[in-house]
Amino acid sequence: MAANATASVLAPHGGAIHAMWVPCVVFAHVFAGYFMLRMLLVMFPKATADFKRKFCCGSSSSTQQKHTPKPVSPKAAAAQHVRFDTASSPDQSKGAAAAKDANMGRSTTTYYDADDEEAGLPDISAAGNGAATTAPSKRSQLLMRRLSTMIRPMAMEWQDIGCSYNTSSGMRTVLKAVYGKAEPGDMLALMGPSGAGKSTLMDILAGRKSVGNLTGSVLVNGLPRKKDEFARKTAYVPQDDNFMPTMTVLETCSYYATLTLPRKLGKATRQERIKEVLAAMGLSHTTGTLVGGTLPGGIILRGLSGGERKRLSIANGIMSTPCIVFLDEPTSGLDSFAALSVMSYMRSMAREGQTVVSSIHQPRAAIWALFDTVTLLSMGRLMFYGPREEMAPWFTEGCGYPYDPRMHGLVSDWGMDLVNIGFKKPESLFGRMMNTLEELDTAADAFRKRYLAGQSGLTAPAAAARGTPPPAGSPTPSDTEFALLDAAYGSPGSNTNTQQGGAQAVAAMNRALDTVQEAEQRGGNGGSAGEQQGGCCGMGGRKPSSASWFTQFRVLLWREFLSVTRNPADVAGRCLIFSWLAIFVGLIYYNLGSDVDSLRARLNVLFVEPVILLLLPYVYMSLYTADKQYYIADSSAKLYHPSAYYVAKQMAVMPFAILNVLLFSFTLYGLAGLRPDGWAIGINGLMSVLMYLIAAQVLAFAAVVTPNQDVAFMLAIAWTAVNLLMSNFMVRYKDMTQVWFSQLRYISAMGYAFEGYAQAEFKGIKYSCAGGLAPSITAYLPDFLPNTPILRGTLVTGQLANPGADCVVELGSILEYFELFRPLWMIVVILVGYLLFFHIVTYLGFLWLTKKEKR
Ligand SMILES: Nc1ncnc2c1ncn2[C@@H]1O[C@H](COP(=O)(O)OP(=O)(O)OP(=O)(O)O)[C@@H](O)[C@H]1O
Repeated sequence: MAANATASVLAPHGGAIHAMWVPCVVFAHVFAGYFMLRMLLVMFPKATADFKRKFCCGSSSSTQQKHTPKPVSPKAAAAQHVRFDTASSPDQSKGAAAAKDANMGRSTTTYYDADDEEAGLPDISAAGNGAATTAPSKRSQLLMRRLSTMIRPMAMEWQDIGCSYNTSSGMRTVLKAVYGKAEPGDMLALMGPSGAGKSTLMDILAGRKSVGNLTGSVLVNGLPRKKDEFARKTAYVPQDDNFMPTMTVLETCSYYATLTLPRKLGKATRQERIKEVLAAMGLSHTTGTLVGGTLPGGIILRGLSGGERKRLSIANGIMSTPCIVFLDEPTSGLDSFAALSVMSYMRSMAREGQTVVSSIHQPRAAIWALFDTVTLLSMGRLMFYGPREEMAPWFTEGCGYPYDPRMHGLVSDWGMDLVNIGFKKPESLFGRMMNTLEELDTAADAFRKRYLAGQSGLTAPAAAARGTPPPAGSPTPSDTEFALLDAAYGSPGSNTNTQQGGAQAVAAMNRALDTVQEAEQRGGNGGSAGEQQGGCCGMGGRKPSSASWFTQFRVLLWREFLSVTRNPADVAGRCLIFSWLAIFVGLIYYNLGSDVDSLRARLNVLFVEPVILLLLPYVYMSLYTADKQYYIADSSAKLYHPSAYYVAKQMAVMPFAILNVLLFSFTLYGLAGLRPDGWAIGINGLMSVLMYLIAAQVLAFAAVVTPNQDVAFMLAIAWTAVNLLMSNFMVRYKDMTQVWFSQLRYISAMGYAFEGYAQAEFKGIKYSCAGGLAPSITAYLPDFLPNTPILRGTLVTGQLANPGADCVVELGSILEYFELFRPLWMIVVILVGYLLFFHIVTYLGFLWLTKKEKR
C-alpha cells in the first residue's frame, strides 16, 4: 500500500455494469428450462402428441389417426421379409410417414441423413412434425436395383483354432483345435454349455479378439483374412448393446444407416431400408420411443424393453446387408415368439446368400430347425461341427452315446446335456452321457479325426445342399454359380477341405456376378424391382468407407448434440449448476466495493473462481467414461474415423461449455462487484473459459487413458492438487524453500490463470484510501506485529484511520507481491497451448484405444 498524490486512475464504481448478473441468471434459467422442456417432450411423446392435438395441431391429428398403420407383428414381418427393393409405392411411404407421426408423438424425432444439405446440425424440430418419408427417387431406385445384385459371397474356414490365457494359476486353455466353415447361405449355430468358449470363438471368427494367445488360421475365400476389409464387410451384434439412451429408435437407426449404407443411396432409400429392418424386427411401432437406459451419472430414462433393445441391435447390425452376420446370443432376453421371428428373418437373409453365425443357448425346436450347421463346444473342445441333422447320428453311432427322443427330447438339448460335464448326470435320468474330461477328450479327438479325414458332413455349399435356389429371375447366386462352388468344394459326399478350390469357386462366382452386372448395365435391365432378391453385401463396401469423413462428422455432431441436449444432467443441468454456484459465491462476496478494505476478499474471489472451475468437471466424470465406452463399441465396429468423432464431440460440447462458463463468470463478477471495466471483464471471462476447458480436458484425458473410473479419478485428483497448491496464492512461489520442488508450478494451469485474473483486476488501477483503514484492521495490526510499538501510537493509528483525501493504494503492488509480471498475451498463449496439448494427447489416447481394445 502506498499513499500517493495522484488519484486520477481511481477505480470507477460499477453500478450498471455490475448489474449484468441479473440478465445472466435469467438467461441461464430460461436456457436450461428450454432444454429441460425439449427433453420432456421426447421422454413423454404421447403426452406431447395429446398436447399438440389439443392446443396447436388439432387438425393434423385426424390425419395422423387416419394414416396410422397397424403395428407390424414380428411374425408377419419375418414372414414377409419385406424386401429392400424399390417397389414401395408412394402410398407406402405416406403410411410410413404417418406411422412416424402417429405412433410416437414424434415431436423431436427425425431421420438424420447425409444428404441433408444444411450445414451443421440437422433441423430436428422440422422433422418432428412428420417431415414425410418420400418415395425413393428414380435414381435411388436404379441404384438400389444395381446394388442388390452385387453379391460378393464370403466363405470362411477356420482351422486348428486355439486360445489360451496366462493366468495367475498358469496357462489356461479355453479353445483347442477348433475347425469349421461358414459358407454363403449358411446358418451356423455355435452351441455349448456356459464357459464352453462360444463367445471366444465368435470373437476370433469376427476378427475382434485381441487378447490371449491365439493359434490357428481363419481363411476368407481361401485366403488369409484382411482384418479391416473383413470388418467392413461383416457385422457383429454383441450380446450387450451400446446405444445412446437419449436417442429414439428411429434416430438410432438413422445414425447407423447414414454411417453404414452407401452415400449414393439417398435419403428416401435409406429410410426404406430403416423401415424394412425395423419391420423385420417387429419394431415399427417403436420408432419414436427413446432407446432409454441408464444415463451416465445414474439417471434412468424410460425406453425400450430389454428384448426390444436386442432386436434394435440386430436391426442395426443387418442394416447394410453384411456378407456375414455374427450374432452373440441374439435370442437371450427375447420372448420365444420374438426369438423365433428374429431367427426366421436371419434364416431368410441366409437364404439370399448372407452367412449367419449365431451363438445360442437352448433353442426351442422351431429355432433349432432353422439352423443348417452346428458347432458344439465343451470346455473349449470341438465336439461336433456339421449339418444339424448329422449331430445325433455322430454321437450315437460314432461315439456310442445313444439318442432316445422319448428320454432326451430335442436333439439340441440332448447335445448340450451330453457334453456338459459340470454336473452329475444319473444314467437312469439322462441315459449314457459324458461325465469326465477324458470322455470329452476322447469324443473330441474322434471328431477331429473324422473332420480332418473329410467326413465332417459339410459336403457342399450349404444353400445348394439345402435345395433352396434363389427365386426365378434373381441374379443372386444362381445354379451356375453354386455349380461353380460345387466344383470347387465338392458335391455332396466329396472332401470338403478343398481350401484352394473354395477360393477358386468364390472367385469364379464373383466373376460370374461381374458378368451379370455388366450385362445388366449393358441391357439396362436387372429384372423388375419385385424380382430383385437383394443379396449379401448388397450395400457392400460399408463401414467406414460408406460415409465420407464429412458425413461421419455431421452425423456424429448430430448424435452428440442430441446426447448432450437430451441428458438432463448435461446442458440444462450444467447450466443451472454453473448459475447457482455463481450466485452462491457471489452472495458470499457480494458487492465488495472499490476501496482498500475489499482487497483481501477481492483476491479470494480471484482464487475461488478458478478453483470452482477446476473442480466442476468432476461432477461429469461419468460422462467422460461413458464417452469412452460408446467410442470403443463404435470403433470396434469401424463405424467412423476417430478424428470425425473427436472433432464432432468437441464441436457439440464446447459451445455449451463456453456459454456456461461465461454465464458463471459474469454472474459472479457482477455480484461480487469486481473491476467494472470491459477489458477486465473480458480477461476474467477468457481466463475462466480456458481454466474450465483445460480442467475438463484433463479429466477427459484421464478417462480415456486409464482402465477405469477409479484410476481416472486418482490421476485427475493428483493434477488438481498440483494446480491448487502451486497456484501461487496459498503459498507464493518465492516463499517455497525447496526451489527444485517449486518447479511444479510450471504445470499448474491455475497458477497462470490466477496471474491473468489478478492482472485484469489490479493492473494500472488505484484504490482510494481516503476513508482510512477499517477499524478492525487498525486494531488488528498491533497484534499482528507485536514488536512494533509504534503501531500503538496515536500518530500512526490516527494516520491509518484518517490518512487524508489524497491517499491512494497502488494495486500494482499486489502484482509485485505475488510476482505476477508475465504479459497477458503470454499467459493466454500458455493456457491455449496447455489446452491444445491435452486435446492432442486425448486424441492420441482415442487412437490408442482403437488399437488396444481388449476382448
Ligand atoms: N481374459 C481371460 N482370462 C482368462 N480366462 C478367460 C478370459 N476370457 C474368457 N476366459 C474364460 O474362457 C472361457 C470361455 O469363455 P466364453 O465367454 O467364450 O464362454 P461362453 O461359452 O461364451 O460362455 P457363456 O455361454 O457363459 O457366455 C470361460 O471359462 C472364461 O472364464
